[in-house]
Amino acid sequence: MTTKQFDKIALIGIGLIGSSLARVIRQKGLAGTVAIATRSSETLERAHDLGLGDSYTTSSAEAVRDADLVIVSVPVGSSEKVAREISGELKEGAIVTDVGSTKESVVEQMKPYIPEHAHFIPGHPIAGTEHSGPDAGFATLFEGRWCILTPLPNADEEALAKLTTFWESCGSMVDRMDPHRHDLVLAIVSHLPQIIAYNIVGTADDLETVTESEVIKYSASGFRDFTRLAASDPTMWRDVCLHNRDAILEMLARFSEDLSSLQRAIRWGDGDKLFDLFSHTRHIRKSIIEAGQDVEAPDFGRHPEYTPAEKRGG
Ligand SMILES: NC(=O)C1=CN([C@@H]2O[C@H](COP(=O)(O)OP(=O)(O)OC[C@H]3O[C@@H](n4cnc5c(N)ncnc54)[C@H](O)[C@@H]3O)[C@@H](O)[C@H]2O)C=CC1
Ligand SMILES: O=C(O)C(=O)Cc1ccc(O)cc1
Repeated sequence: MTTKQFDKIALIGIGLIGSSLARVIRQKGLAGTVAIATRSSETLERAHDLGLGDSYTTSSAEAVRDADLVIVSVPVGSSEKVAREISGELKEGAIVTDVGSTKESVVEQMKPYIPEHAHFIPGHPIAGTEHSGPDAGFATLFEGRWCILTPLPNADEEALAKLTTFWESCGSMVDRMDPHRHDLVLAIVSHLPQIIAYNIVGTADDLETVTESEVIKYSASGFRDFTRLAASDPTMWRDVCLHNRDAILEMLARFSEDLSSLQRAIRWGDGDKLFDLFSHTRHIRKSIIEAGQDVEAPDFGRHPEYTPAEKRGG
């Protein structure tokens, strides 16, 4: 059971994440009214047809007027533009947050435009799928998933507590982290796997002897998992790569070194080395599962609202 937490919530961007928020806010009655703003009128019309909010506009400034909570859910490269647009319209005490996959860059882009009288608390729900747009969202997306808040020094504790309660009501577990640390951690656990997926699917496609039909016909679950990730939104991931550049390059360098070492072990028939590494990594997964962490990333098979790409014909 949950109750109203904010009189008015403004959602800027109504794609996978924004529309999932709209659905859970409505389902749990977390807001008096929900104002929706997005850039394109087609997306706005679709959000209207889906009944995701109470008011609809292509003007972010208009949507945030009188809002107690503003959630920016746009590709990270558009953060500054949105912050500029809403800057002059934020009411006294408004909480402004975001859901972007990178945090240092979002802070740099948005902080200068959020007035002193509002509370800026960046955030990142570690929950998503390969789909995008307002049709892709679902109310249970955040259930049992972490949401990382990266408050700035001297953040208002009351605002932080309110935002924490909000995410908990959406079903998430909330953690706090420094933006720099967030970007390093996410570079290895999220951004690198995504880049590897883009790369391996591209490599398979480039091989002349492996035609597309053979790739599909013989793809085992490992390759299929990569194709799922590689089907993700190109704008979103272009922006992640450009806006977490240093951490991603650092992790890619380490990854390449380790890959070279693995390559050498295979070349020289070093079975012991291979066996040791594979045993170690198997142990890591076992211990994560024993610690009660769901490492199926993300296992939406258990969500009745989620339709896998294969079934959608996607
Ligand atoms: N897709 C995923 O699995 C996850 C994404 N994120 C982050 O959430 C954010 C949103 O991602 P999705 O919802 O997946 O993307 P999406 O592509 O489904 O939706 C993005 C929305 O932003 C709108 N938009 C773009 N530029 C805008 C602007 N300048 N002003 C107003 N609206 C604008 C688009 O019209 C669209 O409605 C991104 O920053 C992404 O890094 C975070 C966790 C998971
Ligand atoms: O679809 C997947 O496997 C994801 O990992 C979703 C995802 C994408 C980006 C994020 O910042 C957080 C979660």
